[in-house]
Amino acid sequence: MGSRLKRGTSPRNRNEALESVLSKYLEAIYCRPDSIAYLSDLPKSFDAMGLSENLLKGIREYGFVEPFLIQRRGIVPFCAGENLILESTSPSGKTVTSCLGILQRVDGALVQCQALVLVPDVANGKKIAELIRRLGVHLGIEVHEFTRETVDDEDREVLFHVALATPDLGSRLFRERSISCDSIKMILVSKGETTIVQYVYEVLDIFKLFPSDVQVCCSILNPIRALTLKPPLLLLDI
Ligand SMILES: Nc1ncnc2c1ncn2[C@@H]1O[C@H](COP(=O)(O)OP(=O)(O)OP(=O)(O)O)[C@@H](O)[C@H]1O
Repeated sequence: MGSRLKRGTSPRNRNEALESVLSKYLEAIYCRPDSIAYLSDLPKSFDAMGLSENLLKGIREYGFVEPFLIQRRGIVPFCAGENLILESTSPSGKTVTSCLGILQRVDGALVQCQALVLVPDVANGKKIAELIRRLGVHLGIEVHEFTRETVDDEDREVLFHVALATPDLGSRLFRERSISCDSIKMILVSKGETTIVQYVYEVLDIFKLFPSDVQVCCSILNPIRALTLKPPLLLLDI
């Protein structure tokens, strides 16, 4: 793992430091560039993606008829455990891509936190939590948003498969063992907005708590793409 960034350095130096950390970190994650499918090979419908019947039912009830292009490109590799960076103009279906991937990969019978969704703010977390709940309505998958600075009894009692938190709060919850990392097999990084460098910094702190084979899906592409010297992850650029 690369060296840590120093807080308080100037933005230019911070960007350079971030570039060095990210390129080292991302190189440590496997890459399957050969799995990028050409447009003609892409599934044309949600039904052709190998998703479970109960998930397909949730997709239909939500009102989605056909997948957007980024979903045609991204959902199958996500379900195969690939690391993904989703890049596109907004809004184009990135969040739905990763939420469907999470819902397909989470094992509903194992009531432990299996997916972590990092969000830039509480409002974004609520939106994504609601999306996962609605799409996964027939899967019995529990979603919990951590929004408080300290975990209270309500948080301790609840059992969930998917956790959402801002990275700074998430980091503290893991270090305090309020959430266990043990069963988490995927991390979704929802895109940040204005505080992007700080957000990426905080996301990297979380990554360091996990083994390098945890699946990562990011939709915060601009900084990562610019900073990644070699694209080591499957890059979905629509
Ligand atoms: N296949 C689909 N069919 C119809 N509507 C869809 C489909 N996929 C996503 N949408 C809708 O399009 C909008 C954008 O989707 P989503 O939030 O996944 O995009 P995004 O690229 O993550 O957007 P942003 O970058 O603004 O967060 C949402 O209202 C979502 O419900």
